[in-house]
Amino acid sequence: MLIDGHGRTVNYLRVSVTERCNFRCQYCMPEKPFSWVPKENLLSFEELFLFIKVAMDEGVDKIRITGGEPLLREDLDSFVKMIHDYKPDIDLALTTNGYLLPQVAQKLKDAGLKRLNISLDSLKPEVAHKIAQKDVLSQVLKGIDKALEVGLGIKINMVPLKGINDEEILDIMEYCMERNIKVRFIEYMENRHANIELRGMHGKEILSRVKEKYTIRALGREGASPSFNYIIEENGYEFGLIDPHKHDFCESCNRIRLTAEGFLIPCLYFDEAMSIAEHIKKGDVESASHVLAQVLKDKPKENRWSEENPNEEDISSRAFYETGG
Ligand SMILES: Nc1nc2c(ncn2[C@@H]2O[C@H](COP(=O)(O)OP(=O)(O)OP(=O)(O)O)[C@@H](O)[C@H]2O)c(=O)[nH]1
Ligand SMILES: C[S@@+](CC[C@H](N)C(=O)[O-])C[C@H]1O[C@@H](n2cnc3c(N)ncnc32)[C@H](O)[C@@H]1O
Ligand code: SF4
Ligand code: SF4
Repeated sequence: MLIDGHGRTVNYLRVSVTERCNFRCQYCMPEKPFSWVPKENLLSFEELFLFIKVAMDEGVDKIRITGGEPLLREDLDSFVKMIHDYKPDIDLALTTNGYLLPQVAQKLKDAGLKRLNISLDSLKPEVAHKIAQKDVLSQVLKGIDKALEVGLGIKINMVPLKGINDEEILDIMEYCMERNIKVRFIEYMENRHANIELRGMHGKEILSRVKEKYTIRALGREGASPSFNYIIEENGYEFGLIDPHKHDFCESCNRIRLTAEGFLIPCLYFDEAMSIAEHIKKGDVESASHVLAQVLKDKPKENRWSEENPNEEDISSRAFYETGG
């Protein structure tokens, strides 16, 4: 079992398979980074899997593939299959912007993927375009339909932004309600890579928008998930709120992150990371395990996103597209 320096059990590994993306979401990667990680520095699926096996043997039973945009990595289904075949019962999920799903959803399902979390910030083509800086909506909606058709479990993630998509909270919720999909509203997490003009909505403001039309009741957190769940009294629909500006979900943090370059990242907020790339490239899993032990020992207690108006020092310098969120 993997236990961190604060006594928390770590059973969730988020694996970012690429930092590249076909969108330029203003809250994540508004411009192409000055330089991409050169392709030769990326770990192959076989190399990533060497480490993943160690983690699974130590008790990791939930793996999420993410990015950048994970569907940009060629033959992703072969990677899904490696993980699935090693432990078919594992909670194996992927987070995507959905754009390439029409082409790959069936292959991913056949390879053993169970669940997808898809980002959907607007149902208006021009607003979706403004956020992603590309005309994406119709393709993303086709992707959601395809994923439903092939029988993958789906959740939708929306980041409400003041003056941009904040009027669409109920529309997105009702789109999900009609399809029996859970939506999670995510507080915008301030970071230095985002467009500095963005202002996120506080969890309370998001809930007020829902309360304009529905009566809601708090259900609580689902295990170690960052999502706090609510139920709509009128029809029993459940949705979630991811509110990192409160730090209570850090108390039960159960996750670490592995990047495509082989960095182990102990916390989404902080820059600290340790590389296992050299060890993994030599097939030295024992040394990689030592690095993992060190990362767990040093895992921070909580993030520093502030509940008040963010000061300079409350803004994370870690890029979401590198860590995979
Ligand atoms: N602050 C913080 N945010 C997180 C963490 N993990 C995920 N998130 C954010 O929560 C949002 C949703 O993450 P997902 O990739 O859908 O994964 P998840 O919430 O773990 O998914 P489930 O397994 O379906 O609960 C993203 O915006 C993430 O950045 C975390 O450890 N800390
Ligand atoms: C970094 S993306 C990677 C996977 C995929 N490209 C996608 O967009 O779903 C993972 C999640 O992080 C969220 N995210 C990115 N930047 C964020 C920010 N600054 N604040 C809150 N959530 C953010 C996205 O909305 C997405 O749900
Ligand atoms: S949130 Fe996802 S889709 Fe948007 S730029 Fe970041 S990695 Fe790409
Ligand atoms: S912000 Fe850091 S400590 Fe908190 S839940 Fe996320 S990874 Fe864990």
